[in-house]
Amino acid sequence: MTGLDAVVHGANELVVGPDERGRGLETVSDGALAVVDGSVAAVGPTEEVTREYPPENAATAVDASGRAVLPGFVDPHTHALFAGDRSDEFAAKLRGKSYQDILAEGGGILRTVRAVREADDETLLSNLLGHLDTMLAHGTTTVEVKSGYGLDTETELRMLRVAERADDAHPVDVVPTFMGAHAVPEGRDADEYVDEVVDEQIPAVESQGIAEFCDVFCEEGVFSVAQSRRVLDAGREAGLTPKVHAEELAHLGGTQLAAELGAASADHLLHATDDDIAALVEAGVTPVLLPGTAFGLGAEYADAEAFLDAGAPAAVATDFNPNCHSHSVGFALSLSCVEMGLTPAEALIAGTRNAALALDRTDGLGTLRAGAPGDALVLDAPTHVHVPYQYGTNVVDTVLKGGAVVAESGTPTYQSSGP
Ligand SMILES: N=CN[C@@H](CCC(=O)O)C(=O)O
Ligand SMILES: [Zn+2]
Repeated sequence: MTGLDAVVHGANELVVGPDERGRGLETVSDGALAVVDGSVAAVGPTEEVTREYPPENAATAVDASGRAVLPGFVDPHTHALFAGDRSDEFAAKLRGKSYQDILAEGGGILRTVRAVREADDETLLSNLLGHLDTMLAHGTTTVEVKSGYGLDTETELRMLRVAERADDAHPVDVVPTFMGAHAVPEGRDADEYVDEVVDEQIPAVESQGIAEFCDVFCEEGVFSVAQSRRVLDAGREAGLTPKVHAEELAHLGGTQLAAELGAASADHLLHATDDDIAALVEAGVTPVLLPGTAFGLGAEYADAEAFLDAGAPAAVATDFNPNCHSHSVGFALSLSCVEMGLTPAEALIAGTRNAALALDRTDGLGTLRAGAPGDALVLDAPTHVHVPYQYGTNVVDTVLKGGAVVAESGTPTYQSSGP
């Protein structure tokens, strides 16, 4: 049975999506949106939309007078499933310790691995659901979540199963990525561990059908380009689309590998060269920039404008993880503007439509065009500019997921379907 889920009307500014040029926004003033059976059925001037879809006939009517309505944020790069606390490493980094020093001492990723192996499934699930609540309150309606804190077959599978349970229980859509090659486990040789990832972990993930992407940390002192290629090739054979952590701490060649393999995305890219950028554009790989990580590491930011000028649909993500403890796409967009030179419109596209492209979603996700998922935000502010402008403040008031209100006054209100 068709149902009119929601009509949002009277918006001061309704952001439909990128304009034809791709770097500006198509907006409607005094705009409205109708969601039928979970998808956008109509978008346009309030008078036109409400004539066909009267708000009084909708399960939910939202008066957005004086406020902006945007597509829900898509966060295409997180390590949101973890246990333990690494706040002391934040303090150590402020005193000058590097991320690599911490990892070399058995801290960083390896410390989270120990905590995740010790945690039971219910603890992991409740941790993740808590993070999803915070993300939802800040406007994220789709999030990618990586494994990679197990580094053995049993724990990697456990992480992916927990991610699947969280997806079932929570309104935020969780997109699962297998990342067994996130670090070399303590006391192991990298080549020998890559054998395990290829021969044991990937076949196990394939047999359970619980991941969509396969990612690798291609980085000096972690996995070489050759080792990364082995992992991603095996992942692709198993039906997992490649993604690459590339050129984060040094320039190693992960971006060219992503281009060669036709990866969905290449992520971080702080040290990407013009040739790397050209290769991504040529291969149609979406660059994912993570300014929150550069902020936390006190590192140089990626050159976002170089990507956009070259014609790449640069996306921005939070990289939420114990080393970059920010759930907020809005904060990442603020950094994108202030530190990477994006306009508020370019930043918003990076956190919505381009972010959806980094997850290979081409169904209109990240826009409010007819046919797109009915995932929308009503801000407690008049225009999209307030997202990056009000840094440190959550300007998201109401969140609709598939046309259902799941957060109000910046607070989740959904009825959990139960883990
Ligand atoms: N760089 C590798 N992985 C994560 C950090 C994970 C961690 O430190 O726990 C990232 O993308 O930033
Ligand atoms: Zn990452």
